[in-house]
Amino acid sequence: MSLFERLKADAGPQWSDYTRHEFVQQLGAGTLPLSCFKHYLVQDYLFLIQFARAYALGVYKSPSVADMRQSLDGVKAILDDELDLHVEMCRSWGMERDMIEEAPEDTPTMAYTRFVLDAGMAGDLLDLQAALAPCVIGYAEIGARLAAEGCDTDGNPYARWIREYASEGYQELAKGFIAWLDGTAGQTLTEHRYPRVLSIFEKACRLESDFWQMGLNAQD
Ligand SMILES: Cc1ncc(C[n+]2csc(CCO)c2C)c(N)n1
Repeated sequence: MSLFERLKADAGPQWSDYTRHEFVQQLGAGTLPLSCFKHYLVQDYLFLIQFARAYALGVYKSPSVADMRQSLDGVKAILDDELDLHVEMCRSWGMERDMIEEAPEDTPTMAYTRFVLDAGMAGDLLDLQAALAPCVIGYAEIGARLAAEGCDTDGNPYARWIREYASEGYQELAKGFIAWLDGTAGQTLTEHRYPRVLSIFEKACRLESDFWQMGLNAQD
């Protein structure tokens, strides 16, 4: 069993609250109010800027060149690919990049991103990875499930988002992260340490749920 599978099983309720949140269900059904999705996506852009910093911290915390490369790939995936998805979708509603970047960070955005950065600053690479894991792997699970349920049809206004995370490229990235987590765990995880790693993972899942809820609360 991979460390990720073990964490997911032990954080069962937190994982399912996150990956099956009402926001996700409505997004899949195409019934999510656009105001909710817009607020989410602008906040997600601000979130990703901080996440790029967290991956950069991963470069710093890396014990090997191979780990440095993995972290660097995370920085690049955000700066070169994911942010563009956000800018493209925001532009279709008349919002340009500078308008997104000037938007104030909402409290759940600050809570989640600063939690991840702090977990990495205070701990080692494994602590940082445990904080990043729900985000990276959860979106792959959500995208794959919604696509398998046929939610990514052209009639769904959020099909573009679903296709992005269901894509082979993103699924591979998430698999790579699971393997990377196992690699670090093989070097530094002990049974004594496991509860602390689980606690970081669980908190990150709760913060992901709060992030969805922030989007739902933005209904006008
Ligand atoms: C709240 C929130 N959680 C997870 C992701 C997904 N995600 C975060 S970083 C990254 C790039 C690759 O590591 C991806 C896909 C998101 N966008 N927003």
